[in-house]
Amino acid sequence: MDYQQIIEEVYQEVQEENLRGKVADYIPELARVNPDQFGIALVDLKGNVFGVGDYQVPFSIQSISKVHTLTMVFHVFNSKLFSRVNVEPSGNPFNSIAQLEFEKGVPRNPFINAGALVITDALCSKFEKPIEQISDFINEISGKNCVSINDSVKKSEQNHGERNTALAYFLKSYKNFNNNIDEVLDVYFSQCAIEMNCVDLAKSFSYLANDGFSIFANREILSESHARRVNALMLTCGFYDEAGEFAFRVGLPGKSGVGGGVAAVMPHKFSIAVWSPELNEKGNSVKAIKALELLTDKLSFSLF
Ligand SMILES: NC(=O)CC[C@H](N)C(=O)O
Repeated sequence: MDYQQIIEEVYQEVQEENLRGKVADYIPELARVNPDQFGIALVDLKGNVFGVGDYQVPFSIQSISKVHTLTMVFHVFNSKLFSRVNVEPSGNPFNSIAQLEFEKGVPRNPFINAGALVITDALCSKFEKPIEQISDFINEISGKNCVSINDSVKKSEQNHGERNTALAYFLKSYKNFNNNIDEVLDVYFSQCAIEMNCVDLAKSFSYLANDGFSIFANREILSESHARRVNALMLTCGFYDEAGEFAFRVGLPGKSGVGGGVAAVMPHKFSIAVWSPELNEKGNSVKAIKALELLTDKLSFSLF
């Protein structure tokens, strides 16, 4: 399979479609990003890297980091955390408050903001220096010191963090939050402000294509059964209220972020990261979704 040729074709075809969306503008740092950037990096299970376009330009991974933090506490999640976070698609926007009240403070899944805040709270209970340890973990599974936290993005997230703060207080009112709210939010905003390029991001997802074993860290990151469950969660919940559409069009487990990135895996074959900042109304990258749809069409495989 000539992956390089295929991703170049995909890149070309997406560019020709001239798709447009809207760059996230809830903070100035994201609003200022050049909207025309577009990159794809695919990493196979031998560690070969294929790339096209702006695949080496670092970008804000935002909610894609929710997969990394979930992985770090998955063993806790599997035993105790299931009582604190459900595993159902939300069918609602990622930052919905209404749903959290309706469901009595137990978020629908770990990938909407409320669920991710519970995961970060659990992470704060387990790790002494959570921000450093999240960065160390992602560096380890990417095989390289590639993570940087963009301080001005983090500060802006904090300054515009009313909704996430409200979600955290809401969770606390239902006794589903154990640590100091400001401390947990500080970690949460830091993970949102992580910057990486497509190559390193794809590498950091490689263990999910490889039954939990990272060839870059050279160790088992998750057991095979846990890796399968994280993939199931990505497939059903990774794109918020567009998860069904992504499964329908692409058919791979994946996770998006409002920075315009999408990371996805084809189990037993490869991991891939696609980035382009313009988003659709659900907060997912227009070009990245199109690129993955074309890719699975050309390869004629997906999970299904
Ligand atoms: N979907 C996203 O990427 C959302 C991340 C954003 N920083 C938030 O917490 O709302």
